[in-house]
Amino acid sequence: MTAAPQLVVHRDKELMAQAAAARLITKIVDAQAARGFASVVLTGGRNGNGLLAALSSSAAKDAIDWSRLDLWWGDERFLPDGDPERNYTQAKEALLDSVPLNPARVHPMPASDGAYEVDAAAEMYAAELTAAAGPEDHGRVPTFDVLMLGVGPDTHVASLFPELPAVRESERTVVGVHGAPKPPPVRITLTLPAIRSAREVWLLAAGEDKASAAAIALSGAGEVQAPAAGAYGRARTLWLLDAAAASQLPRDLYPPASP
Ligand SMILES: O=C(O)[C@H](O)[C@@H](O)[C@H](O)[C@H](O)COP(=O)(O)O
Repeated sequence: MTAAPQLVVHRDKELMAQAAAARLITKIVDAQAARGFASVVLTGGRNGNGLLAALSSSAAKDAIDWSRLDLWWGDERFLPDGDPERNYTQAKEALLDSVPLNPARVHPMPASDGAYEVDAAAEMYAAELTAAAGPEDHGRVPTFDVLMLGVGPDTHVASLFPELPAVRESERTVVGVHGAPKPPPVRITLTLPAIRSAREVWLLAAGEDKASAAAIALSGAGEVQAPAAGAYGRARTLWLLDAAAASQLPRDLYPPASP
């Protein structure tokens, strides 16, 4: 049984991005102090990229030893390398190109102009995750310190869309997605078992268009109908919202908003 999700509600999406970035910096610095490195899974979309942009403009980012940070992705749009719509491209523009990462520790998901079609590319990424897992990890993926997920208006997370096969996957850690309702239709995604291996899962939801999704996912919906409801961490599940996205939450779930 997992602990109940924690909710933090910020005044607006700009403050949510800034506060989430500060929270991530602290989490990375603490992990590096405790274990010598940190492992983070990034998400695409406006909220995910907004957090990266906020982190990029934070003076505190220099507290991170970027050479000892492992970066993975929760999903990727299966497009050619360098395509502006790829989550990796957008993350590079928002932050990655401006910090001294160790390229060997940055793990983008395969692009469509590589050697593999999408299902084989997913298998390659699964193998990369397994190769990075150590004896102290839980099985076939590294123990991610933080795995971030933007929440879609239909409650999708990563590229796990309601009722599609990928959200039902219970064995594989990475799968190809065909016919995604959010373009592009072909994607690669971590599955719920892989997501649940993270110590902490942070769900990012800002904007009026996320209010219904947040309320559905936090009110007991099933994970096949509402994939965000199935995204939880081993130690912590944290929803980071703005007031607009929290506006339809049941009152007993709605914590006091930050100032
Ligand atoms: O490839 C993607 O599009 C993302 O990984 C996707 O899961 C995103 O995080 C959500 O759709 C929320 O996106 P917004 O924050 O833009 O609403």
